[in-house]
Amino acid sequence: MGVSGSGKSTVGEVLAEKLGLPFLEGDTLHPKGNVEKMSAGIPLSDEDRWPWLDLIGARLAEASDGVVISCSALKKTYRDRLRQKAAAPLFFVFLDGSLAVLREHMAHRTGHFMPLSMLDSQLATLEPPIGEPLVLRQDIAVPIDHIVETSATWLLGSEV
Ligand SMILES: Nc1ncnc2c1ncn2[C@@H]1O[C@H](COP(=O)(O)OP(=O)(O)O)[C@@H](O)[C@H]1O
Ligand SMILES: O=C(O)[C@H](O)[C@@H](O)[C@H](O)[C@H](O)COP(=O)(O)O
Repeated sequence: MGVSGSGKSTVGEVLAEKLGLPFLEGDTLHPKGNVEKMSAGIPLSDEDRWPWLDLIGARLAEASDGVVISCSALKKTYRDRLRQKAAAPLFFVFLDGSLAVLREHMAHRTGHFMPLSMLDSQLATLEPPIGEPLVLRQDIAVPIDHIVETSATWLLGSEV
């Protein structure tokens, strides 16, 4: 989880491979209208996000053997909805970093629908999951491999 450009897709894919689990890119489940809105630089509303979160929840509900999903999950209510749906305890790797690092990530990314101008609203919407159960905060200023390595160690070592 994390705002746009925090590294969800990149970290998620490598982490899934390391854990031997399937990876699902959450953005692929956004309804067309949501993608059009974001492409036009208009932030999504709760109403826009619920159907999308429920599609992700449905995938979590059937993933009793485990799955890694990239999903912004910006608010606590969104995360709680996903927790309710999941077939197994749901772990969140929170990719957290400064506006400067996020800008740099997004500026280097090509062919993506999300404009840089959306970062402010993404950060304004974000409710950091600090204090919630099964959350690991990761500083995105460190290399991807290190984030993956420490996340995998945390996940494999966690007892629930
Ligand atoms: N820890 C990191 N260090 C350096 N570059 C990163 C890091 N995490 C992500 N990136 C790069 O930043 C860009 C955005 O990452 P991405 O995975 O698409 O983010 P998100 O899915 O959260 O929008 C990509 O070009 C990616 O390679
Ligand atoms: O909840 C949201 O506002 C969106 O899910 C957003 O956070 C997400 O970041 C976009 O789908 C863009 O995709 P990237 O995260 O890959 O930039």
